[in-house]
Amino acid sequence: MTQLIAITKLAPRQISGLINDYLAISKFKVVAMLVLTAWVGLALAPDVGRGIGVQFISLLGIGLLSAAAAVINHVVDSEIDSKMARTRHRPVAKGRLSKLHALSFAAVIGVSGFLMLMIWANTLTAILTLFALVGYAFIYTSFLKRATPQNIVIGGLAGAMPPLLGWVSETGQMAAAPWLLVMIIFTWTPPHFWALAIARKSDYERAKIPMLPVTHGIDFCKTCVVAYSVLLTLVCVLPYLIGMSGIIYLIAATLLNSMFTYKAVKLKLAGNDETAMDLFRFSIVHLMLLFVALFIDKWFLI
Ligand code: HEM
Ligand SMILES: CC(C)=CCC/C(C)=C/CC/C(C)=C/COP(=O)(O)OP(=O)(O)O
Repeated sequence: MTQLIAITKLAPRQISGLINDYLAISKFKVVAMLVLTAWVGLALAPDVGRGIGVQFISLLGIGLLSAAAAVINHVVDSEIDSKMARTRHRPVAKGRLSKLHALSFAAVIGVSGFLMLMIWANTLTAILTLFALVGYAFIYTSFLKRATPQNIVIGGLAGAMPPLLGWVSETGQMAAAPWLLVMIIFTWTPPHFWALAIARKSDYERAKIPMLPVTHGIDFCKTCVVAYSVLLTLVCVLPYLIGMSGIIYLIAATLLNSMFTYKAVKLKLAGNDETAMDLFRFSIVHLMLLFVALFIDKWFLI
């Protein structure tokens, strides 16, 4: 409450700074992508006649809980973040936002998101989304990240959940099909992150975080990136094989995964930091286009 009273006394310039800080600690671009994948999960679920309004609120609830998880990550990681060049200017690491302030913000958006899911989606979606929050904000951030180079492989499951969450928000039940979409993001996450970790290895060394390039060397990490990009290519065929998606999706997935694997092999054979960052940036475009293709294939090209 005191935080809220203090906010009402801020000048417009300070308010826009505060909004920017809130967006930064929410990892809003990552959350936007998570919501896109949840939306596609929702759109591919059997039509149960829910209105657009409740669908929108369900996605908002998933987005708010994801953002709350990201804020907790900023609080738990503030010491680590202050040691790394990429993250040292973050609001909590820099001290612009206190931990209490950030946690209060996480509580407000997290509780709002949870209630939205309980009221306008269903209990199963609310509980599963809460599991994903705990998986990312506590199991990955507080424990796995500091404990094992497999941190992002195991922790990646939390970030891969949104298509299932979107699907279950429609049907109220688990099904096998959305797990294929989860598997796609699950196999996409290691090359997505390791490409960045290769380019930012010195950051992780300084912060003493056991990321794969630090513990096993850049060359081994590059081999893992290639292996996962081949695995990703295979997993992406599954929605077509079970008849969940059609030929348009298959063509888009094949083109995107060929490019992904090409960039991964290029990184392995003659890569430097720039090649690694090129793959990292492409991984984001790749996942976005892949999920847009799933949506177009289902809704426009039957
Ligand atoms: C454990 C799993 C993951 C790890 C460790 C990870 C790691 C990262 C890191 C370190 C960044 C750079 C952030 C920065 O620029 O400061 C990033 C960016 C990004 N990630 Fe991930 N990521 C994971 C999962 C995901 C998932 C599941 C998605 C979406 C479905 C995603 C989407 C993005 C996007 C869109 C960006 C760009 C953000 C920006 O430009 O600000 N990531 N990721
Ligand atoms: C409810 C739900 C779906 C939760 C998932 C939430 C979420 C924001 C997942 C994204 C994963 C991610 C950006 C990991 C990077 O963390 P990091 O600490 O390794 O990266 P950093 O150094 O950039 O902070």
